[in-house]
Amino acid sequence: MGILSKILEVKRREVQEARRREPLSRLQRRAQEAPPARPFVERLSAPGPAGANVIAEIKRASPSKGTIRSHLDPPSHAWAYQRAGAAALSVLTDRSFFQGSEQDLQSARTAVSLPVLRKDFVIDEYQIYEARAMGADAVLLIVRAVSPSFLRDALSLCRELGLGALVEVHDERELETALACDAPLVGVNNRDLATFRTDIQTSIRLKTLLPAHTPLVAESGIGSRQDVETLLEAGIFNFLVGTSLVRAPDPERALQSLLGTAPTRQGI
Ligand SMILES: O=P(O)(O)OC[C@@H](O)[C@@H](O)c1c[nH]c2ccccc12
Repeated sequence: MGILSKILEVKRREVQEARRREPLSRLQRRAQEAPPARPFVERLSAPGPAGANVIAEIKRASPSKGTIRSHLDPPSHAWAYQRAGAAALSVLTDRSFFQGSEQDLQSARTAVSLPVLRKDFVIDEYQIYEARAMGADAVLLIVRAVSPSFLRDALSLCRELGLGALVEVHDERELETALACDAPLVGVNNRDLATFRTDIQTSIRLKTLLPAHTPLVAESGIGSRQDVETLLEAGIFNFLVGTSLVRAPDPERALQSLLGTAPTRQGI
């Protein structure tokens, strides 16, 4: 069994348990009372001042890398990312495979004014209300994890709740589905979930098939200014970066170098 199907099986159980703990009607009430969502998709529709928008991720561990950084403090990372000029944050909330949590998202969001993407495996509308209730401004929807009809319904629920959505694809067929469902923002995951290999050419290849008005986010495997420049040359200006920023001894500086805004040492 592939890693994604394993994750989805666990996720289905977790959602059932969550529903038992808090019925949908109560969760919906909490979602309504949440602070208003910060604009996410809008923020990524044109390049920011540095010419590139980075969605900077907070991720403790992953199935492909194991522990990425022990003793990660989400508010300090969020703050460093904001200081360096991040366009948005992405926070893993999956506990079983990524060691994330709802608290990670909340504490990171409270520390900054950036919009925050809830990074999880959404397979049920319950999780979309959950996202809004915990204060998320957008959710990730992975085409491979759901049916086209669920994707369509999930996108309309997001619109209703004022939540942004990042629709993730990995190949041409999934991209076709995302576009047929009117995805407002398409993420191309450069990581092949079967082999865990990343190749930024995946984003470049799929970019040519995207209508000009739909912004693309290149996801995964972006570790250097050179990667960013290669993608910029292909007309891609949104980047979702996790591992290389989380692992950096100085995340602020690491993000500045990706953005090409790191202060240069002078007079030496
Ligand atoms: O750590 P990286 O290689 O910079 O990748 C970040 C992000 O793209 C990755 O965390 C990711 C992309 N899609 C996902 C779906 C679920 C969990 C995680 C992900």
